[in-house]
Amino acid sequence: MQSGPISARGVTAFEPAEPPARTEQLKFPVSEIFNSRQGEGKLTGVPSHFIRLAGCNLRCWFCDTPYASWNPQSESYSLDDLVQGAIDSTLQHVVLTGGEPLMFRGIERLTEKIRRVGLHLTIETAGTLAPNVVADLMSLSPKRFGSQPTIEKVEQVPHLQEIPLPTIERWQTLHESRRWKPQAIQKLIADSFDSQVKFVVDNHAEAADVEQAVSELQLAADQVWIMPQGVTAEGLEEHARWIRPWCEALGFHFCDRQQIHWYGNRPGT
Ligand SMILES: C[S@@+](CC[C@H](N)C(=O)[O-])C[C@H]1O[C@@H](n2cnc3c(N)ncnc32)[C@H](O)[C@@H]1O
Ligand SMILES: Nc1nc2[nH]cc(C(=O)O)c2c(=O)[nH]1
Ligand code: SF4
Ligand SMILES: [Mg+2]
Repeated sequence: MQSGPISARGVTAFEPAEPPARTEQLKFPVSEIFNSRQGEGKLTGVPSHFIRLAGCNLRCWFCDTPYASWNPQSESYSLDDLVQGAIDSTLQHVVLTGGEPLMFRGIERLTEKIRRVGLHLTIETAGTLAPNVVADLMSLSPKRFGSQPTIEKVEQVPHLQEIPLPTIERWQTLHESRRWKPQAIQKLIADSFDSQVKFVVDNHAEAADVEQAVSELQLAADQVWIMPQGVTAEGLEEHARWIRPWCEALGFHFCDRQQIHWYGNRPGT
């Protein structure tokens, strides 16, 4: 009876089996893959290959990609296919986003492999979870009270009208308990080569609250980017009138979400 695998030379080889985590083919739910220009933050304008994973542990009322959060729509891709797609794009920069990309099993291996093949990796995350990932640019967008999906807010969003009330209430509670994890944010920043922290601001109360968050995280002003809440060029411009001078006064970067100006808020851009 054979007690182990036979090598080509007929000698029994007792090589240890690869651990299951290595041989198993990891899969990820992908809502879209596209090439575009980075529209937000310090790499604005850089041609990038975007991978958007579907599914989020939060539900912000204003989410501009509900097809990756409130109503996740996805196709399954293997880790190898995602990496090969990024290589085939011929772009040097990969942006991994969602939904919440850091909530998926195997994300450590996907991110490691993207970097190991020599590509520059930006991770877009709300910073509520801190798996052992390394990014060239960790692009955090922590969620403060203003993003809460209250019934009053959700009622104002046309594409969320089908969501049943009990579902909204459940997500409001979950969102509140999950959204602010300063230790996770600090670990993600410490583990990455570079980082930026982008807050979404819709009104003056939220601006004051961001100042508190910046102080709690002990961020230098030039690590901070302020994005006006909005999914139309007109909406962003209206906010910019007061947000831009406020940023200038405090030394924060104003982040104009250029993709909205370039393309409108369209999937695949
Ligand atoms: C869709 S999220 C995906 C990554 C992660 N879930 C997060 O929130 O950072 C990508 C970026 O879009 C921003 N965003 C989403 N909806 C927005 C809106 N209505 N106005 C401004 N920024 C928005 C998020 O804050 C985040 O920086
Ligand atoms: N052009 C473009 N730039 C982006 N930067 C971050 C994005 C995101 O959705 O995470 C995004 C996006 O969806 N499109
Ligand atoms: S955390 Fe990001 S993906 Fe999730 S709902 Fe909020 S903006 Fe959308
Ligand atoms: Mg986007």
